[in-house]
Formats: sequence, structure tokens, C-alpha cells
Amino acid sequence: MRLAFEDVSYSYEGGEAKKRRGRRKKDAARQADWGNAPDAVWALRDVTFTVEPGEFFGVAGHTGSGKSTLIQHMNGLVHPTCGRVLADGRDLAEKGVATEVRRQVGLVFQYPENQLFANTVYDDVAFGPRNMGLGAEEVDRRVREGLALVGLSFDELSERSPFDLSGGQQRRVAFAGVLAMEPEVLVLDEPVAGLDPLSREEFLGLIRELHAGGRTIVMVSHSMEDLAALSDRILVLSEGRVFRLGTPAEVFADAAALKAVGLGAPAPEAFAASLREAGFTLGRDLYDERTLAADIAAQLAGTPVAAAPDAAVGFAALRAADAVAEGGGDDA
Ligand SMILES: Nc1ncnc2c1ncn2[C@@H]1O[C@H](COP(=O)(O)OP(=O)(O)OP(=O)(O)O)[C@@H](O)[C@H]1O
Repeated sequence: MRLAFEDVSYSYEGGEAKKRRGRRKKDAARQADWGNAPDAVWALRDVTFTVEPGEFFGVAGHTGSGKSTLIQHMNGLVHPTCGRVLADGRDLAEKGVATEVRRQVGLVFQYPENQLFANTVYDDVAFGPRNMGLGAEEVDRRVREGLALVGLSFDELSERSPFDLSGGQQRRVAFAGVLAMEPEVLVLDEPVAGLDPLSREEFLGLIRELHAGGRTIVMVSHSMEDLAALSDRILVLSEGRVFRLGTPAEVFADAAALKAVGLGAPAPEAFAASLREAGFTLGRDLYDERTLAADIAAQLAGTPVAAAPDAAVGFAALRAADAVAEGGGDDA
């Protein structure tokens, strides 16, 4: 499925805003007047982009920049105040379209475990498929598959209360519930927020696998490292507007501009920039620790420590190189 945002603006003033801008769509002058009024509050403003089928599409932005509002447009939970959102060319604001699209676009909210409600894991995961009107056998198949996809044992957990599980397991159950709807597009709002480091890595691995399995993924994250490592393209929002849209390399090329809107480059890239300033010759696009460490290790091969231009930088570089050696450097 291809999702297209066309000049989407959104105001939480909702109906009141509509009244002020005039009910007739062609009353463009009044719409523009309202939008430019000093008291107009826009959560999104003139946002245009597409998410292509199969793409891993990252969404970044400082707090309050409009990320959550944006993704709620993707399955018609909210509709634009101005502009359109199209799913394979069909306008989500038209009657019946959002209901249909919701089956294909699964939205996983922040802390989805807070929305678990059923007495058993089975019933929670089965809720969506049952709501779709599927028969018991198909529901059963989907529950089993959903739990398997998130790495939970059907036999051990399906009859347990979701509230007796660990936080990480609860999030997996919530995920399984969305996966059981078999959506083509998965929209994830901060999917690893609040998880411990191990669960975080496991979850990111799961998301990577879901993408490799052919799903389109839209992921909102505050972690530039995660976005850089996973995304084909990243949309950066600032105050509701598109600030940047491009590959990780394109988006992170201008670290100063990102800093100005409250975002940093991924930590390994920032470290690489310091090393370059200190005189090291390093490759580009060093967004994750292992790639950076491997690059440093390659640079240091044959370079005596004393020759490092700055002792502190050289020491850190050696530690990074050691880390690669200890980890076996299997990604190098
Ligand atoms: N229910 C609401 N009513 C009124 N204004 C809202 C509502 N929800 C969000 N806003 C406002 O809309 C703007 C965008 O908020 P949104 O939650 O989309 O940002 P965000 O980038 O997801 O933030 P965060 O990273 O903190 O989750 C903010 O100015 C916010 O205060």
C-alpha cells in the first residue's frame, strides 16, 4: 500500500476551526486567512510526502513537533483539517475508506501494553481478528501466528492473564494483537520506549524481521541511532512542518541544522565527526557503533597510540577497536 500525504494541515481546534475557515471547501481565501491568523494553532502544516510499499519510513522530531498527530492520519483516526491523505489513491476522509484501510494499516500506540484488557492473552490477541468477523479457526490461526511472530509461546502463555506477564511480554502481546490483523503497513509510535536494553534490542530485531518479511514500516522514534540503522528514509518534523525528508545520509549530513530543531546526529556519527576534527580519516555514514568501531579499527591498524592526534580521542578509539576485537568483529 502507498500512503500519500498531500498538503496536510491539522488543527486540534477541529470543528471550531472549520467554522472559522468557512464550511465550503472552495472558500480558499477564508481558509488561508484562518491559517495565517496569529492565534491559529497547527499541529501539522502543509505536510506532503509518500510512504512507498515495502519502505521502512522513520519519523523524527522534537517533542510536540507533530509526530503522533501525523501517524494518526495514516489509518484515518483523525482527518486533515486541510489537505488529503490517500491510501492507494483513496481519500481516507471519504465514507467507509478509513474503516477498510484500518485493516491494512496497523497502528501500535506508545506503551501499547496499557491498552491490554482481556482476561487471557488469547482473547486479547484474538480481539482484532474477531472484530473483523473472521471464523474461530482463522482467528485461532492468527492468534498462534501473532504470538509466534513476537516470540511468545502459545502453549505457555495463551491462557494466562496478560496482566501477570512482564512489561516486555505485555508489549509483545499488544504487538501480537496488531499483527493478528495481518496489516500490510505497521505504524509504530516509539515502539521501544521504556524497555530495558535487552528487550529493546530484541524488539528492534523483531521490527527488522517484520520489515524483511515484506511489511511496510513507519516508525516514530526519538533515537536517531535506531532510525539511522533501520530506515530507508527519515522524515524530520519541526513545529508541524516537514523539516527534512531523505535517506539517513541526507538527513544527518547537516548536523547543525538538526541541532537547531532540537535533534542530534546519531551518537556514533557525532563521535566520528569529533575524530575527523581531531585528524582521523574515517568513512561516512557511521551511524551505528559496530560500523564506527570497525572503521576505527581499520584506521588504527599499524598506527601507534602515540601517533593519535589527541590522547583522549586516541584512547576512546582504541577502546572502540578493542570492543570490536572482543565481539569478534563479525559485522566488520
Ligand atoms: N489532544 C490534543 N489537543 C490539543 N492539542 C494537542 C493534542 N494533542 C497534541 N496537541 C498539540 O499538537 C502538537 C503536536 O503534538 P504531537 O503529540 O503530535 O507531537 P509529538 O511530536 O508526537 O510529541 P511527543 O514527541 O512529545 O510525543 C503539540 O503542540 C501538542 O501540544
